[in-house]
Amino acid sequence: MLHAQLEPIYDDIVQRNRGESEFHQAVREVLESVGPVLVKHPEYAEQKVIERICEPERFIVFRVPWEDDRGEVHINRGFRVEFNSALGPYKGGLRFHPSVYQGIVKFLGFEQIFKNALTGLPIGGGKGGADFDPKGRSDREIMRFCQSFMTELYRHVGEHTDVPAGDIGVGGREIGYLFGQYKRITNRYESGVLTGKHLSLGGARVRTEATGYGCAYFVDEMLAARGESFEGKQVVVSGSGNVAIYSIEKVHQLGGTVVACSDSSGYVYDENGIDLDLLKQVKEVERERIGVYADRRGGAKYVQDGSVWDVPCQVAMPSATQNELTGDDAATLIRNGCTAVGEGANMPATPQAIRAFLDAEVAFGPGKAANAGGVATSALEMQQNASRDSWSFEFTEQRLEAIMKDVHARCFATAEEYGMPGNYVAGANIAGFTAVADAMLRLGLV
Ligand SMILES: NC(=O)C1=CN([C@@H]2O[C@H](COP(=O)(O)OP(=O)(O)OC[C@H]3O[C@@H](n4cnc5c(N)ncnc54)[C@H](OP(=O)(O)O)[C@@H]3O)[C@@H](O)[C@H]2O)C=CC1
Ligand SMILES: O=C(O)CCC(=O)C(=O)O
Repeated sequence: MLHAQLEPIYDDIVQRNRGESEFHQAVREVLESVGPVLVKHPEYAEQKVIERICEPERFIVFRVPWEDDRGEVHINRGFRVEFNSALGPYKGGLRFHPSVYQGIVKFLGFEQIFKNALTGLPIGGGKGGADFDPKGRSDREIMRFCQSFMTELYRHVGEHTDVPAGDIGVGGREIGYLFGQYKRITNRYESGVLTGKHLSLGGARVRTEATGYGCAYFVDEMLAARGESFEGKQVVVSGSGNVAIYSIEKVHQLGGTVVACSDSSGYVYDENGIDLDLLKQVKEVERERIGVYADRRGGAKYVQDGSVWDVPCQVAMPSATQNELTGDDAATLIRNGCTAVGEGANMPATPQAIRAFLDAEVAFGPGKAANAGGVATSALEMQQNASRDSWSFEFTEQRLEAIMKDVHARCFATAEEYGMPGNYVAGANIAGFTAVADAMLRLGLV
């Protein structure tokens, strides 16, 4: 439910951003949480902080022409939303996926504002991408696309301005090509302009693993708050990309067993636990479909139709894409004994699913808290770039773990403070919102 004061503001946002359903959804979730904050802090309403925070500082849309291996010309659309820079330079990933349009870019950029604030690090919120489909494209095609994309984007980014990174369809390979083109156009070796770089290009150890590891740490904290742990638990992770793979790795290290994971073609069920070396070979090296995992692993089953959420588990970690876990899926998970959910992806659970989890007192870690480890480690990469330093894996992972414990503690304490103990959605939204709102007020009318 929206606080009465927020109804007209939300209606106006829907009118001004027509057809952008994912953005409406992300805004509504935050506004539903911040009603009690407005009662405590009337200055936010007086200074129209909500209206300002929901309007991007800047939204860039551009043409991306490129040529495939046969010489055919293609035109894609590129985006970058520079949503909020109250706490630091805009920071957030780039997504290359055919579904990308401004509603998706804006929902992701909006979420990023509060996620980045929760890390306690000096980063504002931004996001970008293109409606480019990298599937089936050769390495040279990917390179040409990235070069064309950066030929426009370079005007808008910089280590003190806006620092993109990866997201769906953008990993270390793409970041390398984007950085190469930036360096070539500007004639500057400005490592801090992008994060998620290869180590040899000024990248940080643990950035590849950070989102998945961080999500597992966050779930571990939620379990610990209830006197439990991963030990002996069956876990289902959706997706089999960067976030999913490293969530699986850390869950296994923490004593859980991941029995299923997926991609957009189906899911695999492996009752002995996912073989991570094989999964990495299939997904990271060969860039193959998930069915290939089951072809090579005795005892594993590939299911093309159906939902990965039908697999019984005590912990679920949706790590693929937005709105992939519906109200019906949540009901199935709860019925099967699931007691904890950590969102590795951004907004993977629908509002109906979130409601069902909260009503059933499932420990539910929303993406802006649970998957904050990726962007936090990006901020650590920026620190290393600024000081021309390179930290060890062990030290960087310790920092990541400490940050995730701190994000958990902040969400937990804020939910208690506002009379909603155990509600991490409210805790994350309120703690993230107040940090950004206070900074905006201190900056004057911006
Ligand atoms: N990378 C990062 O550091 C961070 C990522 N995130 C979020 O985590 C999620 C996953 O990102 P990441 O792992 O980096 O991306 P990847 O591109 O590495 O992997 C994405 C995975 O999700 C699957 N997927 C994507 N779209 C769909 C879809 N429409 N239906 C079913 N499956 C789908 C992909 O399957 P297929 O290959 O078949 O498309 C793939 O297995 C996203 O929501 C992203 O925003 C959040 C924080 C940080
Ligand atoms: O590391 C980053 O800057 C981006 C991470 C990201 O896109 C996200 O948190 O969703």
